[in-house]
Amino acid sequence: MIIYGASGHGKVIHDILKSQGISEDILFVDDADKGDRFYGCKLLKPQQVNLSEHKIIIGIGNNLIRKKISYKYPQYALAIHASSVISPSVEINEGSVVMSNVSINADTKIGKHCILNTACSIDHDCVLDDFVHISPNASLAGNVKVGEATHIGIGACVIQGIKIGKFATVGAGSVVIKDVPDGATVVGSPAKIIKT
Ligand SMILES: CC(=O)SCCNC(=O)CCNC(=O)[C@H](O)C(C)(C)COP(=O)(O)OP(=O)(O)OC[C@H]1O[C@@H](n2cnc3c(N)ncnc32)[C@H](O)[C@@H]1OP(=O)(O)O
Repeated sequence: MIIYGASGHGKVIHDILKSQGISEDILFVDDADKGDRFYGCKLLKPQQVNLSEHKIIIGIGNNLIRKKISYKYPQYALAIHASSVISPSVEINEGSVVMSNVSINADTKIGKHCILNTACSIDHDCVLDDFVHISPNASLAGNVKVGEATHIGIGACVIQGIKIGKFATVGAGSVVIKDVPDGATVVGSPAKIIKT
């Protein structure tokens, strides 16, 4: 198993994989020169290992960089912390990471390479497109749609039925009560657009 990205996020993914009880060795890969060990594991450059032969999780928090790397390799694993509570009707696609104490309720769909960070709550019938990041303690009520590579900030709340576009950002602690257009940054309570 390979974690692509010798980063803080990569360390958390390492711990999640261990919580799943995986016995195989975990190897870190990073493009930057960061030595040959990371978080107690071997650290290599991408060209030093045949990445096509391994299952990978991309340990990079930036949604656009994660997207760019995801097209390079054929197979990705899932990392789902043992403490998360996930309805059996939930769909989670390859490369996604579900951290500790996350709840995901009925009929929600999670795209590829999403990050559901520590203790976030995703309620019923939500749809998260690929490369979305829901930060720690953020909450989505029922029937919320989140577009590709959007970032929901730490502790933000989104009320039921809201549509958030792609490549958007919801600021930390914001309360979203209206739809958010593609590419917009919204902050505050109620959340208002500060950038498009
Ligand atoms: C495990 C992990 O670490 S996961 C990572 C979790 N991290 C996050 O959730 C970070 C989320 N990021 C934010 O909230 C950021 O503040 C952003 C992306 C919304 C805005 O960042 P920037 O584009 O750099 O905006 P900037 O800091 O210049 O602020 C612009 C204005 O918005 C205000 N603002 C920024 N963020 C917020 C916020 N969350 N709530 C309310 N107001 C805010 C600023 O005070 C500023 O107001 P002013 O013009 O009146 O002074």
